[in-house]
Amino acid sequence: MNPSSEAEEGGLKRLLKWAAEHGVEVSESCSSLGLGHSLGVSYFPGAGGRGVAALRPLTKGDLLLKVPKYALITTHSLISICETLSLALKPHLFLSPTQVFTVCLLYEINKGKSSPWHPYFLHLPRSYSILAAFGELETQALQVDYAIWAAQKAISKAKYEWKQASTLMKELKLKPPLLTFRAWIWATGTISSRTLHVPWDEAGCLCPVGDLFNYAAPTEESDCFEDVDNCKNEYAKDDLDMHHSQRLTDGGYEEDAAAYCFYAKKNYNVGEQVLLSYGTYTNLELLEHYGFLLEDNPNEKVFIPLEPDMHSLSCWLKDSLYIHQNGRPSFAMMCALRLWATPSYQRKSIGHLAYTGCQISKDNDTLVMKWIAKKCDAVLKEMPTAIEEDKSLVHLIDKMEEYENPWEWLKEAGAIFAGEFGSNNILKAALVVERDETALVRTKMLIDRWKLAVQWRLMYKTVVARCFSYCTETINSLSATSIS
Ligand SMILES: C[S@@+](CC[C@H](N)C(=O)[O-])C[C@H]1O[C@@H](n2cnc3c(N)ncnc32)[C@H](O)[C@@H]1O
Repeated sequence: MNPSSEAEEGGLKRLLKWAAEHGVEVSESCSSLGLGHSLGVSYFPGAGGRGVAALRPLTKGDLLLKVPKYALITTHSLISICETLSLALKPHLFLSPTQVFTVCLLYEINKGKSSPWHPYFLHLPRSYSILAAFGELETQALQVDYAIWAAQKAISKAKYEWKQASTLMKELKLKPPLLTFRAWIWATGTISSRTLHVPWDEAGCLCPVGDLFNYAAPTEESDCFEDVDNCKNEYAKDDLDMHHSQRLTDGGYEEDAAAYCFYAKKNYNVGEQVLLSYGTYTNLELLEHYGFLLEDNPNEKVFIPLEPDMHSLSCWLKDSLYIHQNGRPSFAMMCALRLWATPSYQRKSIGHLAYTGCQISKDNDTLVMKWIAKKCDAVLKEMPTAIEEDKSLVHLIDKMEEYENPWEWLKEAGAIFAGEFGSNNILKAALVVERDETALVRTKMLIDRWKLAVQWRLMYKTVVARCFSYCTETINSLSATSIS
């Protein structure tokens, strides 16, 4: 949503007024869209869209916003205002806390203007691009098996949960549009991308105004885990995890204050976007839970297919054998492959070196690097499209904004990329839908999700290509030092 439109700006003002009446510490101020004198709602293209801006210089640790417990939306707060809901839930105890919260949210939406949360609901996004909202075309556009599998799993999980909750929703007499899978996905997206952790409910809470902060990834101040040579033992990983949890302190529910409190995690200049760390996520996880990606994600992990004995020979978990965003194999991946490349009769005597992250020998490292480089090359060659093709596709999708008539764009794009995706061509699918406004909005949403899928696979391939270069350079430097 771009708040430049008057209607949207008006809606936001009403939301802030409503929030103030509900005890959220906001006040009308110098800015027409102000949250007190410190923060304002602003639009940040390419960085989350609508978000929160600093209206004055902010210092790391400053309290930014306080949302009292009674303004938070939780399963409990929705049940406590409605006996019908509370009674209807009793025979459905098998539903998970998130399913129950989803039903309660849809039930509250069903009340329309009579819900005390109506002004808050009005400002929620109309759709989400989380993996569970993906169709077959976007799913296949991910191209990489484990990403396709993650999308398929998210979709089938959502379908299963929706079917399970359908009886309860019918008993609650929700209006037909709110009983649909589309409505369920919307509510799932709202909960997945906007809830914050609270200690008393696994499903979390919706936090009016507090959910306007966009995301910044927690970064590694210490590069320890990036550098396989400097990272000598497993404890380093535990240290790193501890480090992470200590840094995720920019927002939390505080019992003493009976409020959700948000703090500045760094210093901000006037006009800068104030960001929160929702957690440590790879791009696939961001896509799954929040429906967006970060071009520069320090927590990115890219997986390539490994031989079964690379996993079985070492005690590392599968998830720890990955490639970092900068193209370097993870500490665990190096350890596992060094062990794998050691002749079996030597594994017992010198295998401990592999576990400590040390090089076993130059020949061993050369073998490992050659194996990874060859695998990366094969992975890239097996992809249906090349990096350059994906880049031009993203560029073309971005150009859509420049067209007054999106159907013209669809025609042109269809001509350029027709055939590339065979009979599953997303553009063909989009072109055949009815040419009315609703179809146009749906097509745009489909294209947004498709773009995310193409961006994801492009980032995947970029990291694999970086890894190929890293391994090739390492092989060269290993052979140069052997000669000298
Ligand atoms: C808690 S909401 C943040 C406020 C949201 N922008 C809004 O307009 O309501 C989280 C959603 O914002 C978007 N978002 C947050 N951080 C982002 C980022 N760094 N880049 C792109 N989108 C982001 C994603 O759509 C995500 O699901």
